[in-house]
Amino acid sequence: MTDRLPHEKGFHISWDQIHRDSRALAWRLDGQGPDNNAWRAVVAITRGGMAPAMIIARELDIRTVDTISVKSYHSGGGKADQQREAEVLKSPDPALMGDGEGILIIDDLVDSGKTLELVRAMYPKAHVATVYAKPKGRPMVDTFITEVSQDTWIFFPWDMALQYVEPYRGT
Ligand SMILES: O=P(O)(O)OC[C@H]1O[C@H](OP(=O)(O)OP(=O)(O)O)[C@H](O)[C@@H]1O
Ligand code: HPA
Ligand SMILES: [Mg+2]
Repeated sequence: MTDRLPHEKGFHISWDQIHRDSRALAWRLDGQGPDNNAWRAVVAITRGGMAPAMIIARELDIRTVDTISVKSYHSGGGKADQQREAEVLKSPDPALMGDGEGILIIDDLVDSGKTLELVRAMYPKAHVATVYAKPKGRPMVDTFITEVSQDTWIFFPWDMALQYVEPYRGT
C-alpha cells in the first residue's frame, strides 16, 4: 500500500475512460485471430482484467469467456532484492485453451510483466492484450492501448471513490 498513497505520479482512470480505452482495444483486436478470423474465446486475468474483458467480449460478440487467477507476491530477503513472483490459483478450462491458439487473454495492465510471463508460458499461442502498459512489461504484451512511465501508479475506478477535497487556495 505504501507505494500507492500518496503517489506523486498517479494516473487516475475513470469508468468512462476505461470503457473508452477497452473499446479501443477491442476494435484493434477485431479480426486479428488466426487466419484473420474471430477469436474462439476471451480469458480474463482476475480480477483487474474482468471489466475490460467483459467490454471486449461484448464489442467482438464473443460469448465464451473464462478466467485465470494469478496471485503475485514478493519474495527474497531485504527490500532491495525482493522479486515479484506469480502463482496460478485457478486455471481456465484446459479443453478450451489447448496451446492458446485463437484465445484472447486480457488484463487491465502490465507492470513488471511477471503475471503475463507465467500466463504466456502456459499458453504460448494465445494473444495477450492489456489496456495499459509500463515499459518493463511491454515485451510480454501483443497489443495494448496506452503506455505510462514505469514510476506511474495507475488507479482504477473500482479501487476509488468520490470524495471531498479542500480548495487549492485555502481560506
Ligand atoms: O506485470 P505485473 O507486475 O505482474 O503486474 C500486473 C498485474 O498486477 C495487477 O494485478 P494484481 O496481482 O494486483 O491483482 P488484481 O488484478 O486482483 O488486483 C494488475 O491487475 C495485473 O494483473
Ligand atoms: O500501476 C498499477 N496500478 C494498479 N495495480 C497495479 N499492479 C501493478 N501495477 C499496478
Ligand atoms: Mg490483476
